[in-house]
Amino acid sequence: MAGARRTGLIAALDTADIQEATRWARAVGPHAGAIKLGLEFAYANGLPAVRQVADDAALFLDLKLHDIPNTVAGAMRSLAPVRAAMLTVHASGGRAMIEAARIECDAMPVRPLLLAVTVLTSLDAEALHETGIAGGPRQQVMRLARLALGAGADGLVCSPHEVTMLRDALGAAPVLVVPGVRPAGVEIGDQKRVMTPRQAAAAGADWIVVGRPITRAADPAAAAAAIAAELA
Ligand SMILES: O=C(O)c1cc(=O)[nH]c(=O)n1[C@@H]1O[C@H](COP(=O)(O)O)[C@@H](O)[C@H]1O
Repeated sequence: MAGARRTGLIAALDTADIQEATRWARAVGPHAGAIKLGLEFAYANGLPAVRQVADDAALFLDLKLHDIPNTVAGAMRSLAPVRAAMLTVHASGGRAMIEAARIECDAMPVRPLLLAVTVLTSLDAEALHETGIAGGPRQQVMRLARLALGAGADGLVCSPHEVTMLRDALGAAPVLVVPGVRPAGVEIGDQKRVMTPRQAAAAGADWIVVGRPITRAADPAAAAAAIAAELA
């Protein structure tokens, strides 16, 4: 199953600087299936700027909504004009919150994929334990994955370490979007559950999300091209 799947690259453009984001978007555009803008960019520049930087690229707007259902529903309605291809909520916001988000996605003129973030890739078992979750990332990812998909999410954000487990349990249908990806030899930084692009693709990811290994490279276009080549 994983062998037949084509894994795409999403370039995460984490900056508050609109010129920098525009430059990166143009540089990586030919090599990435989508660009991701998130909290840093959207808070600094607002939603019209998000739309402007994305231009005609597929846009993953990653705002990781996590609030009561009514508030999340309202936030989703505010996101409709951005025409994102993918939007995120935290799966730990619970069933009613995810259901509310799904209803709003269905009402958008351009229907985005609703992705539920399971356990952040920056958390290891110890950090997760400190939040009161004893079972470790794999168990928690599985629990949240079933909850989120049952509540109407189209896909999941998880680390590469859980992809095989999720594919085995849930099959080919859920869209698996996978950050925590580092080409061999590249600085890992704050990520904890990490694999290389090739390993994440072999496990069955639909998309890998890569930020700093591209944006902090001397030549972001070349870095994105090299990652895309590793996926091919
Ligand atoms: O939702 C996400 O995209 C996300 C979830 C997660 O668990 N871990 C994670 O790193 N991300 C995002 O993926 C990107 C990873 O960036 P780099 O660590 O620089 O490659 C960042 O924009 C994060 O916000």
